[in-house]
Amino acid sequence: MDLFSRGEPLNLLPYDGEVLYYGKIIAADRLNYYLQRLSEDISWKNDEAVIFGKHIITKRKVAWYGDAEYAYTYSNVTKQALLWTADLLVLKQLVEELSGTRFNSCLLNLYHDGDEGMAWHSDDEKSLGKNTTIASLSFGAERKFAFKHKTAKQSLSLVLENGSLLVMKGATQTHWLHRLPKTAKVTRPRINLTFRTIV
Ligand SMILES: O=C(O)CCC(=O)C(=O)O
Ligand SMILES: [Fe+2]
Repeated sequence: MDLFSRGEPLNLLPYDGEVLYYGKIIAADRLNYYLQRLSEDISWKNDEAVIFGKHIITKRKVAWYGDAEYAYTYSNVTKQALLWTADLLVLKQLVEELSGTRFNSCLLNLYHDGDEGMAWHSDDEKSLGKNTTIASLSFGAERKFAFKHKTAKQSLSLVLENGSLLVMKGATQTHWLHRLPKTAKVTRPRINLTFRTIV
């Protein structure tokens, strides 16, 4: 079976959206370069949230880059984007070519080990618009990534490999939640870049 016959991987979701896993798109001899550069050059900050009126600071680190110094609000905290670094621009262009989508911003996550993850959510903020496309590029430790339908009893998961690209599009954020489960098995860091379009 030729999964790539149309130049695009098959949709992993059975309905209500599209999730395309492109596998490893970064050359093996560039993986350590990017992990190192992103670890050192990105302006990592502990994420902040206000949940039920409580101010929470996560162990996971985040950063937010874009075409302009956008203000971006999620989890009730407003963040300000920084301007693209040279490495981020190269990665953005590669991801744009493969996904056929233009992105103007990127949210980066640094998980130090499997003790850090991301809870069930959908990226359905108003600033992203409806049927938004999100391209997720992963470096470092392999981690499981899971989807759960909001109303139907359907779920699925996959492993996001070092240097791999996952694209979520169509109605995915309207109908599905996703998460990065914590795991005691992973002791190495992972960096994830989610390219987005602020409308
Ligand atoms: O780390 C990941 O793979 C996913 C991150 C994510 O879902 C998000 O930033 O919205
Ligand atoms: Fe997300």
